[in-house]
Amino acid sequence: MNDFTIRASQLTLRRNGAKVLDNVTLDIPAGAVVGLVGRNGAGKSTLLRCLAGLAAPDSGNASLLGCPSLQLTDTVRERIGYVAQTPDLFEWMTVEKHLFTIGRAYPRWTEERCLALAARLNLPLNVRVTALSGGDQQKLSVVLALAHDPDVLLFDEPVASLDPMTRREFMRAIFSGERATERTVIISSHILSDLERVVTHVAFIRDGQLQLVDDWDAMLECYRLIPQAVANGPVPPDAVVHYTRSGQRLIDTRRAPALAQTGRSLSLDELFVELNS
Ligand SMILES: Nc1ncnc2c1ncn2[C@@H]1O[C@H](COP(=O)(O)OP(=O)(O)OP(=O)(O)O)[C@@H](O)[C@H]1O
Repeated sequence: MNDFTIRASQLTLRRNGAKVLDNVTLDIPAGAVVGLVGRNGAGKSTLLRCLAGLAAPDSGNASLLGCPSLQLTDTVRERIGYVAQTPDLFEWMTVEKHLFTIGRAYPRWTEERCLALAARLNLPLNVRVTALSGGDQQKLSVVLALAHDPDVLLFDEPVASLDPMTRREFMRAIFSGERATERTVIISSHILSDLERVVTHVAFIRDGQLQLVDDWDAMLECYRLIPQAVANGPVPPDAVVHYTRSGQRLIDTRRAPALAQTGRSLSLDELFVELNS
């Protein structure tokens, strides 16, 4: 037994001979909301698919709620919500039929919660799925993932096609429901301004490797971008998180308190740019 709700341990996965995931280890405690960020092709979807048990790594293992991802029991599946980057929907059904058909398979699902979520996201109910816009299809998969009040949410770019108002409602919806405060969430998104409002932690992935994982408040408070030469003396090597191509350094001032006021702090958007330069 362990206290981590979502775990990846030394995951490596190859496609066409190239490492898409390279020795990824990530432990997410109950109640954490983790933003998974990285450039296109960095490996975010692949990592989420391994966690959901939809892709088998070449080595290493993943687990959700203590259960190996490749052998999820029905009891554990019922506690998970997953939104894939490309939703796999029953196109011939109406939205309402789709919601009810899937939802009723989950013991915790309620019609009331499901309809409230659909209304909140402005999702039309009496339309065939095939006639939905891309954004409305995405809303449908979000409602499908949330309506059974899951304990674990795995979201792969769930808001890419949503307008700003619906994105806001979506972010609120993640944190509504009886178990919302205990819910453990991992969400990949390129809309970093949305993420930084809701995450407790951020995991940066680059070329299949986890580059940096930390508490988001600590990143905001303690990470600073400093120039090559600083007046306050030498920079302890273990405080340097990243050397940028322009010769600057991203440092963690928890390991260099004397530099706490040196340079400048960064938004999530800026951190992303610096860590990928
Ligand atoms: N089935 C596959 N066959 C070959 N290569 C694959 C396959 N699936 C993923 N890849 C490669 O693995 C890498 C990671 O893909 P992945 O979809 O996980 O990235 P991502 O970070 O989610 O990207 P994006 O932000 O564009 O969605 C990419 O280089 C992609 O081309």
